[in-house]
Amino acid sequence: MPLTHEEFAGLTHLGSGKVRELFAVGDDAVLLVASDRISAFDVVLPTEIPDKGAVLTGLSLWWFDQLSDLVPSHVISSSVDEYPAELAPYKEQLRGRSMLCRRLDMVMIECVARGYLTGSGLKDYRRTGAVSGHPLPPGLEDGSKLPTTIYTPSTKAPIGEHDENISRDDAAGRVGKELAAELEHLTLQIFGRASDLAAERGILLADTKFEFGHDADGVLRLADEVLTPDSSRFWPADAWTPGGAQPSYDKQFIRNYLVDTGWDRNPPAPELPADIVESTRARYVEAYERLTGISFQDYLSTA
Ligand SMILES: Nc1ncnc(-c2cnn(Cc3cccc(F)c3)c2)c1Cl
Repeated sequence: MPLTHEEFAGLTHLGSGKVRELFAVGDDAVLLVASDRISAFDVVLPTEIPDKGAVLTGLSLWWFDQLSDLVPSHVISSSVDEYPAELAPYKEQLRGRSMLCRRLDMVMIECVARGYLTGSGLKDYRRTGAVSGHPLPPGLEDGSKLPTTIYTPSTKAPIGEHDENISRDDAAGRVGKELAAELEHLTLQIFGRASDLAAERGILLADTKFEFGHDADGVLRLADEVLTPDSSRFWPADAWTPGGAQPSYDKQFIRNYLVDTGWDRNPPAPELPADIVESTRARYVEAYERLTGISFQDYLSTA
């Protein structure tokens, strides 16, 4: 498997996500780079979606700004012309798809908020009638709206593995009661605002995952990517039908195509035809423009 960050060979690589790269910049900053890679059914596909990395970076930046009255973010800059000189050779490869961020002492808890029942939460519910210790009413189905948003922290699993849901008490045991309570409060507050805003624009935010960290002054900051279709489940509101898997706002064309090919779900996944690539790119651009009210071309021209 070729390294997915060869194009940034001179930079200090800290880590890779399925579709993202993390580099160190000096001692006090990191660079998050979002690729155009896309995964489906937990497999990274061989075909890229042009502009996906820029759309997801633009979305994170917009949400950080929208949420800045609730919590400070880790972002220093996203304008490549302001980046440190060592990044200059990579300027065009970074434009629009990268964020220079404060290097934080990351809290080792994935802060997950769920407004709808699906995924691992649905599995928990079917097994126990509850999700991460939150009792729920009987009769809920895949895609049901939850009576109230629930906070379901999890541990950060190594890449390629699924995070493990933990109880709120377990989270408190790991990071301390006070910080655990602050993470829960912030997660629910941010999710509430984001899901209301998205719903007004026809997108249901079913669930999302936040990461936080402390900066050198001990300030807790919202980190990583936020409220993107990769860190969250985005569903088109007009297609919402509890009782089965909901269509993904951004990945449904790809899922349907891959199912139609009869692919056995083992890597490598089939290449995507041009029409699926273009319709998926269009969905990403549409999600960006609907949520932010900013034209994607305008975002690119100011990156
Ligand atoms: N501001 C920060 N300071 C220190 N560490 C991180 C940090 C650690 N892990 N991750 C998630 C991740 C892993 C791989 C590639 C990615 F692009 C992102 C982000 C951050 Cl965001």
